[in-house]
Amino acid sequence: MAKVAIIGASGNVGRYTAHAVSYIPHVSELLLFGRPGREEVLHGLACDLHDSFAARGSQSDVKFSCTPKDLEGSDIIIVTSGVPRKEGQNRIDLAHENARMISEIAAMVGWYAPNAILFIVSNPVDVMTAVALKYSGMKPNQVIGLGTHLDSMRLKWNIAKYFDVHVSEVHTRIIGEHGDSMVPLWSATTIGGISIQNLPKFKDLPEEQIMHNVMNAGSAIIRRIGSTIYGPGDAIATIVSTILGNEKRILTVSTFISSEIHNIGDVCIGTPVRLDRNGATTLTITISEHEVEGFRKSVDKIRAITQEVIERLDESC
Ligand SMILES: NC(=O)c1ccc[n+]([C@@H]2O[C@H](COP(=O)([O-])OP(=O)(O)OC[C@H]3O[C@@H](n4cnc5c(N)ncnc54)[C@H](O)[C@@H]3O)[C@@H](O)[C@H]2O)c1
Ligand SMILES: O=C(O)C[C@H](O)C(=O)O
Repeated sequence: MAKVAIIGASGNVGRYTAHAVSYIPHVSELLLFGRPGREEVLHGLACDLHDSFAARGSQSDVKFSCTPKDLEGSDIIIVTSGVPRKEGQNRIDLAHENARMISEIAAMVGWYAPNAILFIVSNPVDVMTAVALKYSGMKPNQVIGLGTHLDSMRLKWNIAKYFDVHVSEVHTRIIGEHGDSMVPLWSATTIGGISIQNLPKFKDLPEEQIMHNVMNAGSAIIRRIGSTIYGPGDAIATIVSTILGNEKRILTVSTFISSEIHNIGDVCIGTPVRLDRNGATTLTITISEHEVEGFRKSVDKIRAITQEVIERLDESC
């Protein structure tokens, strides 16, 4: 049985994530964590979740805390603290502001729960994953970010709609930045195990329109309701469940790569990894020439921003 902590639990994503994660059978203890001053809100959320457990007949326990020592013994720590983007903003615009917060949270986690898996959601998620890796002092397999997992699910759904098949028949993924330079892997997309290029409807597939929908899904939701909530929460819960269940599924999360994809690396970015109780193991893969070109650009962009953010953090320490 496992203890899962959510730092930033009082926010939109944090609170729905708590609910989604509470359905995972391996989770015996859920800790809602926040900064000092958030006790009342966290207490209220914990009481509400207790009622949810009662309604479901669940035996799980939910606690709340603003005291770092209470993170001890956590198996997974999910971080949803941070400023979300507003309409018209890019995720990268949040980098410097959120990096300070994530560096402090990562140092706290590295101290109190050095054996946990540290799972970053805060944006820009690839840069924040690198900040968390550096300031936690934890090993690369222990630090992951939501990466392009949610984007990959958005693409999968769009493809299933176009081909009119059950969503579970579609296997696809997007790698690279969780942002404008993301790269869809059409070369690794199959329906019912058949390469998408071998299906007659592929010739009319509106690839550009689909990728436009996927890339703008977050901003379209933010414009209408202020933030994305259920999509990220359920995507986070899938990853937590995969890790706690030691399932060894291949999901596309942000993790440190050195040179696994066509010798491109030295960055935290969305790539296919095998997830189990030890965290992430990056896969070495081959992709098409066109995809390599896009991935290289995405990596160069994220590496440059990461370096700038970490240099500024180091200067101010
Ligand atoms: N990677 C993804 O796919 C994805 C999806 C959704 C949201 N996000 C990101 O998650 C973050 C949270 O989004 P949200 O909609 O829940 O925002 P929110 O404003 O509803 O919640 C933010 C949370 O961060 C906490 N917080 C704010 N400032 C803090 C500080 N200085 N120290 C510690 N905690 C602080 C708040 O108390 C709150 O719990 C944002 O950065 C957003 O962009 C990422
Ligand atoms: O788009 C955002 O800013 C939130 C999140 O990254 C998302 O893709 O839903």
